[in-house]
This record gives sequence, structure tokens and C-alpha cells, in this order.
Amino acid sequence: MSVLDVKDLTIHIGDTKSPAHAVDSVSLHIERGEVVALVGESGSGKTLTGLAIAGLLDPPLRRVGGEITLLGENLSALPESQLRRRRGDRLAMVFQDPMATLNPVLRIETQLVETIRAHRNVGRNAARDEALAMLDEVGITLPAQRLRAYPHELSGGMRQRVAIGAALINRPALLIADEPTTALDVTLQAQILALIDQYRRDHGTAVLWITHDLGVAAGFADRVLVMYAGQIVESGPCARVLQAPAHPYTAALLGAIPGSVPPGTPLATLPGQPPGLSPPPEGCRFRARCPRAAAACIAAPPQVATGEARTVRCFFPLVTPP
Ligand SMILES: Nc1ncnc2c1ncn2[C@@H]1O[C@H](COP(=O)(O)OP(=O)(O)OP(=O)(O)O)[C@@H](O)[C@H]1O
Repeated sequence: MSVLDVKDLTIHIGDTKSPAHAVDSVSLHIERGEVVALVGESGSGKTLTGLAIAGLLDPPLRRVGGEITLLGENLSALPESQLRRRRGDRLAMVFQDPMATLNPVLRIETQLVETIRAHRNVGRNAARDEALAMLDEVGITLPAQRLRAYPHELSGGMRQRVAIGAALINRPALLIADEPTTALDVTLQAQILALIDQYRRDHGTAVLWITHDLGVAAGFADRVLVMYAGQIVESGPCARVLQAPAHPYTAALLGAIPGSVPPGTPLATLPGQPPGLSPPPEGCRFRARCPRAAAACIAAPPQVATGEARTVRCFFPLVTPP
């Protein structure tokens, strides 16, 4: 049984007459202990996908279709408010800004203890001991002292560690991490990645890692899902996809990573902008920017299997289907 199974998730923004189709029929699954990276340019719908899974969509964002099954339970029929409660102890989300999780006016201890007691029947002292152990686990030095601190008394890196500790403290089966390292310097980025990687090895946590940085996904994820203009255009084992991308968009993303080309060679840039989605363009959403576009791309390409557990949504993939 997958920890998470999402089928045909569709999200609209705005009024029902001319909504933006921000996420269109996204399907994905994540197994126990697996890291799946959701990558794509800014505005491609990654965050909305994560928020919908976590039950955190608020108007003008509307989930208009799709099934979300967490640990075998189909939660799609429940209204968003109930979804939030049902999912609270099974999944957790961390964001780029740790202050999206932390309350600035409460001590770290109060926040962690309340998070534990909101979901589990644990006494205050036991909850405090757990909070202390979690700060230690996420690499906070002098944890007893930090427990008494307010968020503003901690550095940015420490705040992100505490936010991750708060997310993990009820041992969720699924962690959704939305660019939690983007605002940190490279040393801290690497430390946070290593921390989450170790945690999921120890506890079998499934991780959905949302990032615009294919380089980060490369070193960390088991599988990668590439999103463009609200659709998943390619998916597969991370190593295979990065070695031989099938979709021209994935190839373009890879060509723009520093270090992907010999020194002295300019990085490839992708011309143009993603299309507007209100309404979405007909046919392939990438065709206006695609070097391989042809007359056939006026029709919407289906998602096809290319072997080795890979899929691609393209009439002219770079890796040919078997
Ligand atoms: N609350 C909102 N109200 C209106 N539009 C929104 C809202 N949240 C997101 N959008 C729009 O939905 C689209 C998808 O946004 P989303 O945040 O999911 O993209 P993303 O791929 O995560 O990009 P980024 O990396 O910049 O966060 C974008 O066009 C964005 O402007």
C-alpha cells in the first residue's frame, strides 16, 4: 500500500466562469521511505499540489477534481476543514519560511508541547521530554536552552530546524517539504537535506520534496516528477530521468543547471514564458517554447510509458517508448 496515492488532482483558481486551471489531472504516489521530488519553474503548480494534499487550500483556490488517498483511506469526499484535522497526525508540511509554521509570540517549548498534545494523549512533562529529544534529533545544540527561546532569538537555519522538528514530532507517515532549503546558504542546505534524509531512513517517512532546483532533487530523490504549466510532463527514477531526459522541458531544465555544461560554455536558457492558464492553451502546453514542436503538438499529448517505470507527456520524446 502506498503512503500517498493521488489520482487526477485538478485545482482551479478564481471564479467558475473563467477559472485558471492551475493544476490539471496530477497523479502521483509515494511509498514508505521514498523521496519523490516535484520539480518545475515558478508558477507551475507545485505548491498548490502540496497544499491540496495537506488539505490547506483556501479560496480562491478550489480542488475541483481528484482523489487523495492517505494510508489507504480515501479522503477526497471530506470538506477541506475536516481534511485538515484528519490529516494532521498523518502528514506534515514544511515551508520555505519557517515562520509559516512557528508562532512568533510563543516559546519553542510551548509550540512543540502543544503540537504533541493536540494529536496525542501525552502529559506535559512527557511532551516536554519529547520536544527536547526532537530538538536534539534535528541538530539543535543546547536544546534545553533553545526550548525556552522565542523563534526570533534563533538564527534562520535553527528556525528551519525547529520548524522541521515541529513537523516531525508526531511522526507523520508523509512529510511535504516545500522548498525548505531555498532561503538558506549552501552549507545549511546540505545539512537540512542530510537531516531529512537520515530521518526518513530511520523512520520510513515518505517525503514529497517540492523544488524548482533539479540539482537538489538529483542528489536526494528516488523519483522525480517534472511539472510544467499545471501538468506532470515527465516522471521516473531520478537517476534515469536526469541521465537521459525524455521531455524537451526536462532537458531544458537540466541544461540550465550550473555544472551541467563544460566550463566556459554558456548555460542554456529557455526562451519565452509559461502560458497563461485562464484558459489553458490547446494542445501541448510547452509547444510555444519547445525546440521539437511540430504540427501534431496542436493536440494534447497523452502521458505514455517509456519503460523503466517512466512516463512522458510528449509526441516527440527524446527517449523513445519501447
Ligand atoms: N492564493 C492564490 N491566489 C491566486 N493565485 C494563486 C494563489 N496561489 C497560487 N496561485 C497561482 O497558481 C499558480 C501555481 O502556483 P504555485 O505556487 O503552485 O506554483 P509553484 O510551482 O509552487 O511556484 P513557486 O516555486 O514560485 O512557489 C501560479 O500562477 C500562482 O500565481
